[in-house]
Amino acid sequence: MSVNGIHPPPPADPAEHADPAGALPAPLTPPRPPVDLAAVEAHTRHLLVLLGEDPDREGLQETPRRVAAWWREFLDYDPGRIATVFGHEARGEQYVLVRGLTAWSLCEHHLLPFRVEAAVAVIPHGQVLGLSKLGRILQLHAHRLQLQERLTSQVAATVAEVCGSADVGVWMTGEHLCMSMRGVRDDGARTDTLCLLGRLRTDTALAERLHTAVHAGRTR
Ligand SMILES: Nc1nc2c(ncn2[C@@H]2O[C@H](COP(=O)(O)OP(=O)(O)OP(=O)(O)O)[C@@H](O)[C@H]2O)c(=O)[nH]1
Ligand SMILES: [Zn+2]
Repeated sequence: MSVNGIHPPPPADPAEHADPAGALPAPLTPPRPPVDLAAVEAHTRHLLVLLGEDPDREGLQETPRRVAAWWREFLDYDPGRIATVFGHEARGEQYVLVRGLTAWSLCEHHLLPFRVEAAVAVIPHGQVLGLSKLGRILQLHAHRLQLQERLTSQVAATVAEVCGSADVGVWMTGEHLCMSMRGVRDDGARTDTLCLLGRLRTDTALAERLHTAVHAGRTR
């Protein structure tokens, strides 16, 4: 079974849990059918009525169609090719760190957006991944109803899988509109999440070096 063309990580192996450096299997969200444009359009029209609006007034006539198109654009997103790798002789003595990746996702509790800035580090073992693919992997997992924690671990697991390296770290800082425009209305709150796999979990000096490098370029 594949999700958007990529294969999910293998099923959890109990032996992995005994090894603190083992790659954690990511809890992938189950595959879902494509967005049904006609049904979403009809329900959006009904929602407008429930919200006390007249869906036939000039400004709203096209809104159900646009909303359905937006859900399709978001949920049926195609990240393109995510797994171009190049042979490279490095075997553990080098790291690759890409900072400043950004993506929009949707909080699964309120269906409100959250924006993340992410950094991904990999210690290559015989091959390297095309740099842009790290951003594509982030987009792939962001285009779902998400939790920031799950997004972080899914990106780490997919990067590990396509790089053929268990030594991966993902740092993420998120701004959740459900915390800023509603609810607690905490405009300044930022959420940091981190997933370290393999050597990045056990080599604390390396993890600290990377952490410093990640935050040296922080923009938000
Ligand atoms: N851990 C985690 N929590 C999230 C994320 N996105 C939203 N939440 C939280 O999900 C929680 C839902 O809490 P509930 O009490 O069920 O809902 P609510 O009454 O709307 O909560 P408030 O947001 O506090 O108004 C809130 O605390 C949100 O801040 C996320 O990515 N990770
Ligand atoms: Zn929310």
